[in-house]
Amino acid sequence: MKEFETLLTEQRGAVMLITLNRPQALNALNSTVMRELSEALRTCDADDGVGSIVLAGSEKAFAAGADIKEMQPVTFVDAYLGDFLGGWEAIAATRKPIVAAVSGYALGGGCELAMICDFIIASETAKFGQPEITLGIIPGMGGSQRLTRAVGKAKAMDMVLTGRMMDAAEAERAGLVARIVPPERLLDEALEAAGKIASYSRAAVMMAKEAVGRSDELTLAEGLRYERRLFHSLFATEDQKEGMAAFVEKRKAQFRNR
Ligand SMILES: CC(C)=CC(=O)SCCNC(=O)CCNC(=O)[C@H](O)C(C)(C)COP(=O)(O)OP(=O)(O)OC[C@H]1O[C@@H](n2cnc3c(N)ncnc32)[C@H](O)[C@@H]1OP(=O)(O)O
Repeated sequence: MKEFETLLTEQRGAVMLITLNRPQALNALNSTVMRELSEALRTCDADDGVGSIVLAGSEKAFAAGADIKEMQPVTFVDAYLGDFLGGWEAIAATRKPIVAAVSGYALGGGCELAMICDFIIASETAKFGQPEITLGIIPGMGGSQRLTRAVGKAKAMDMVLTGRMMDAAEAERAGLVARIVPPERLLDEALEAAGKIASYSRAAVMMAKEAVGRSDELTLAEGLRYERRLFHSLFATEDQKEGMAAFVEKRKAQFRNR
């Protein structure tokens, strides 16, 4: 992976660890972060040696939101013609699973970026919020939609309209966060989860991500049909034969991503 200005990347086995690295601005998400993260994730998708991704920030901030200093001079015409923040949807199109490791602030675009990931492992110190209303705007990277799907309308309205933060415990109870761990365990826990994902059949993992992801968009009947078609197709893989043979033979499966 090439060197980036705003990201650190490090491959750990089949897991790519991507760390947001703008400590002076609490990892505020500017256009360079968006461009570089998009490139890094595209590279991961194209690399057979990468099975999953961990996205982390710093101890104090996963990301404190879109970069307010960059946004301040933007006009409506700039925003509309340039599809301002539209690039984050390309990041959501990443096909390999992404685990967000969230410590400290995940606010505005930071919360939205964590929700673009497939699931969130949070440190006990994590704080989630959509404070855009305090700046005279609303969420623009998916917060009104993904947060509502994750925590329900009541809590999403509360957070989006008042700008209040949720701590890690509330976020876990509400369904925003998959697991909470002590701060010193955060990275190891996220890397272990991502390592386990990367050890499974690549096709099964990517189809699992795709199927769960579609549940936001499809009716139940459409989603069930979609899942069944993907499920059927996995019986064409060598990995399905290997996975089931290994179970019957009481040994560990050796998936070859075939
Ligand atoms: C996606 C869309 C559509 C919108 C958004 O995301 S809008 C942004 C939403 N986020 C926020 O409103 C949070 C803004 N930040 C804060 O409220 C505070 O920084 C804090 C509560 C997260 C932390 O406060 P603390 O006192 O501990 O730290 P600061 O001195 O305030 O920050 C340190 C340093 O980082 C700069 N910073 C922080 N957040 C941003 C940001 N979102 N954009 C640009 N810069 C940010 C902050 O200005 C300061 O730098 P300077 O000392 O150079 O001013």
